[in-house]
Amino acid sequence: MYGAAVTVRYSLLLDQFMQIVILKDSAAVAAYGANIFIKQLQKRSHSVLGLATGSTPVSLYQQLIEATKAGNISFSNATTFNLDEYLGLAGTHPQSYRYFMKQQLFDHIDIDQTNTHVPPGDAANPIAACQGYEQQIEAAGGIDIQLLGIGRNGHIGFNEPSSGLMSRTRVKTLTKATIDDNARFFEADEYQPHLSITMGIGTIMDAKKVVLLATGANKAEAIKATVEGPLTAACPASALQMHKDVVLVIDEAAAASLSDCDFYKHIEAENQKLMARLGL
Ligand SMILES: N[C@@H]1[C@@H](O)[C@H](O)[C@@H](COP(=O)(O)O)O[C@@H]1O
Repeated sequence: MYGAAVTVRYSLLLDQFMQIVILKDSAAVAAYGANIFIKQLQKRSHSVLGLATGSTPVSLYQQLIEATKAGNISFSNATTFNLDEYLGLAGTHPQSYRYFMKQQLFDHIDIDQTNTHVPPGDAANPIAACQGYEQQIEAAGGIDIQLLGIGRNGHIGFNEPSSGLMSRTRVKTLTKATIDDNARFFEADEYQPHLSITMGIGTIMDAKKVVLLATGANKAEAIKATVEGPLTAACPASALQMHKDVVLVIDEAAAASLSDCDFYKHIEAENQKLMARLGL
């Protein structure tokens, strides 16, 4: 159906489409995503990596740990910035995202933990802390690759629907849907914060490359809105349609609501052929 058209073959590299990679399952998604980060660190050991929490990136982190232990990559020169943190939780709190990152990645790799940054949930002045976080990112030279998950309502980081599409790091109120989704990480009688500090959508858009992972049927509507919906603050991830270098790595279940899956798969297959031919 798409066979002959040279314009289609070169479409991705020339027109900088949102790259959509649809894979069989969550294991394939994690492996594909991990490979992007492994290549980045091999190319540039001083990379500045934007990291994410949630359940989706956990197996990607596992693969980065394995690659470090195998000596294939090193984080010794790397710097990291996490997307977000619960406001009111210190980094030592077991439900904080700093704690999560230590458990899932930082404590198992050769990174200098003074080069890992997570917004300070216990800051005495959160507004000043948000400005400080932006300044730290800038001082590090900006983020080379930003990893993202996505919420069921299309949020990225903690940029909930109605977030400004140009927003910077700031305090955000969480929606009931996000509080309910994340309740699974908290004990029944445990305090669950309703506020966060999150990089803004503008902050995320400044990353040189963005890699968004999504798996499972409960992400299908958010992925449809991200890819095929209008550019709207009602789906914060739709802002990625404006990014110059973004790849969505999703499994079949998360892709299930897309109306043009075959076309996206075709573009990706052609893109892979082109990259192989160019030795990229
Ligand atoms: N702030 C995080 C997001 O960064 C993450 O993308 C989302 C989805 O999490 P999961 O991957 O567990 O579905 O959860 C939280 O709200």
